[in-house]
Amino acid sequence: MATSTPSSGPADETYDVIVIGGGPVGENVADRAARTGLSVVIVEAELLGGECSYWACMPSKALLRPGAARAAAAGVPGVGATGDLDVPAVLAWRDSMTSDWDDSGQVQWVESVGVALVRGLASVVGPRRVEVTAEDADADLDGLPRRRVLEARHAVVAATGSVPVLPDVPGLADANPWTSREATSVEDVPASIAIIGGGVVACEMAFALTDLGSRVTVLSRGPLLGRTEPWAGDAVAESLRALGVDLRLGAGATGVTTLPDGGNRLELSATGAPAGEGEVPDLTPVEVDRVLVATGRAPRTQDLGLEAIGLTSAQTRHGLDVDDTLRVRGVDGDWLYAAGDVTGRVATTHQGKYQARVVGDLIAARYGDTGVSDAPTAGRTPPRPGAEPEPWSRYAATADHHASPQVVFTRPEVTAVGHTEASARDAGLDVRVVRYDLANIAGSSVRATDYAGTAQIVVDTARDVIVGATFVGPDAAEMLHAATIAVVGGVPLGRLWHAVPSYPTVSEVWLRFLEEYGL
Ligand SMILES: Cc1cc2nc3c(=O)[nH]c(=O)nc-3n(C[C@H](O)[C@H](O)[C@H](O)COP(=O)(O)OP(=O)(O)OC[C@H]3O[C@@H](n4cnc5c(N)ncnc54)[C@H](O)[C@@H]3O)c2cc1C
Ligand SMILES: NC(=O)c1ccc[n+]([C@@H]2O[C@H](COP(=O)([O-])OP(=O)(O)OC[C@H]3O[C@@H](n4cnc5c(N)ncnc54)[C@H](O)[C@@H]3O)[C@@H](O)[C@H]2O)c1
Repeated sequence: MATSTPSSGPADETYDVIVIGGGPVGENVADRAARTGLSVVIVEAELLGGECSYWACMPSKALLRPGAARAAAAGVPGVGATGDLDVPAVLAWRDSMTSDWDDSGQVQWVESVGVALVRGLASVVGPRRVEVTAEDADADLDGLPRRRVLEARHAVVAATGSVPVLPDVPGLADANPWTSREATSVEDVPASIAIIGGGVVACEMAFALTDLGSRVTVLSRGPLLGRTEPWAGDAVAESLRALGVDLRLGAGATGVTTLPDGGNRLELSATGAPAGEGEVPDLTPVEVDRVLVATGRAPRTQDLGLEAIGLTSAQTRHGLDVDDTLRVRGVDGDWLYAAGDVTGRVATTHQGKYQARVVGDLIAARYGDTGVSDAPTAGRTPPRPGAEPEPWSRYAATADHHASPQVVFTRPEVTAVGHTEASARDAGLDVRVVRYDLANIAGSSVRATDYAGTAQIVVDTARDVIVGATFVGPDAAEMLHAATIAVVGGVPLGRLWHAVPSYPTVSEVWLRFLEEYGL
C-alpha cells in the first residue's frame, strides 16, 4: 500500500491506462484501449453505465415511446388507439430499461472484455497518477483501503460526463427542484409541474410527463430548441400546445415560493425574447406541485482535481479543452485525454462514443501490441504525439465539427446533422436551402392520415454538397442517418441523383430535394 503523498511514491496499483468515469464513453474508451493487450481500469463513482443508462437516454426514451406509439396508431384508420396510457406499465418498462438501476450486467460486460473496475471517486493527483476515494461504506472495495493511488504507465482518460446547471433564481434551491434525474426516474407522477428551460430535456420531458398525466407548464426564455432551425422549434411548440401544455415562451422565473401545501409558486418576468409571432409572453404566476430544472448541463470537471497538474478552473469550467486526438491541451507531456460530455464539445452519447473510439484506438495503437490479429488498429499508424492527425483519420474526432447528428424524441421528432442555415452562413458558406413539406410525399400519406413534417437540406453551392440537414416529423429519427452519410461523405448532389429512394417511403423526400434544387 502507498505510504507517501498521493502525488509521489509507490502506487497501490499500476495499469497501462486509467479511465475515469464508466459512462457509455468511458466504457468504450476502455474496451477499445484493451483490444491490443493493454491493462485498463475504469474508475466509477456511481453506477457503471453512467447517466445515459440510468437517468438520461434510456429511461427518457422508454417514457417517450408509449406516447409516440399511441400517436402513430391514432393516425391509422382502424387501429383505434386512444385513451390514457397504462402508467404503471410504462413505468415498469422504464424500470426494465434501467435494469432497476442495477449495474451488475454492465459489470459482467466489463469483466468479459478484460477491463478492471475500481469503484470510487477519482481525482488526478499528479502526472499519470489518480487517487480513488470510496465515500460509500458499502462500496465493494474487496478489502482494499478506502483511499488508493493508481498509476498509469501510458494514459489517463477523463470521461466524467456532465452535471445539471441550476439557474440562480431566488427560492429555487429551497423548492427542492427536480433535475432530469428525478424526472426520468419518476415514480409518483406529480399532478402538475413547471419545467424551466426550452432545450432538449425540457421538450422531451414535457411530452413524457404530459403523457403520464401531469399538467405541464414550460417556461422558456427563448424559442424552443434554440440550436435547431426556428421552424423545428415552432413545430414542437405547436404540438405541445395542442396537447394542452401551458407553454410560456419569452418568460423566465424570477422567484419561487414554497406554499404551505408543499407546492410551489413561480413569479415570472419577460425575458425579452420573442414569445412567437404577434405574441406577448403570459407572465401570470404559476402554481404547481413540482419544478423541473432543465437549463443545461456543465462538464463534470470539479472533482477531477486538475489544479494538481496546473490546470486552472478557468481552463476547465467549460470542459476539458481537447485537440482532435482528444488530448487535453495545456498539460505537460502526452498522457491526459478526455472524451464525452466532459469535453464540452458535443453532449450526446453517440458522439461521445465516437470520441471514445478515436482515443481508445489511438492509445491501443500507440502503446499496445498491434500484432494482435483482431485489433481494430492493426496496420494503422497513429499520428505522433503532438502532431495533428489528417482530417477524417481514424484517430481524429473530425465529425464533431462538421457532422454531429442529434435526434430529439419529441412529437414531432426533431433531427438534424451538420449546419443549420444560420450557422452555415455564419461560417461564411454560400448556401442554398431546400425545404420540403413531407405531407406531399406518397410515403407519408400511407403512414398516417395526419402525417405532418418538414425536411430541409442546406447545400454549399460552391461544392454542390450538403452541409446540413433537418428532418422534423414522425419517425424522422430513422431518416437522419442517410443525411449524416451524405454530409460526412461530401457526396455531390449529382451522385446523390443515383441514390434512388424506395416507393412509397418518406425517404422519397431525397428525390424531391434534388428536383427542387434543379437536377
Ligand atoms: C435526460 C437526458 C436525456 C438524454 N437523452 C439522450 C439521447 O437520447 N441520446 C443521446 O445521444 N444523448 C442523450 N443525452 C445525453 C447523454 O446522456 C450524454 O451525452 C452521455 O451520457 C454522456 O456520456 P459520458 O460517458 O460522457 O458521461 P456520463 O454518462 O455522465 O457518465 C460519466 C460517468 O462518470 C462518473 N464519474 C464522474 N466523475 C467521476 C470521478 N471523479 N470519479 C469516478 N467516476 C466519475 C459518473 O458517475 C458517470 O457514471 C441525454 C441527457 C439527458 C440529461
Ligand atoms: N435526445 C437527445 O439527444 C438528448 C436528450 C436530452 C438531453 N440531451 C443532451 O443533454 C444536454 C443538456 O440538455 P438541456 O436541455 O438541459 O440543455 P440545452 O442546452 O439543450 O437547453 C437548455 C435550455 O435552458 C435554457 N436556459 C439556460 N439557462 C437558463 C436560465 N438561467 N434560465 C432559464 N432558462 C435557461 C436555454 O435557453 C435552453 O432553452 C444537451 O446538450 C443535450 O444534447 C440530449
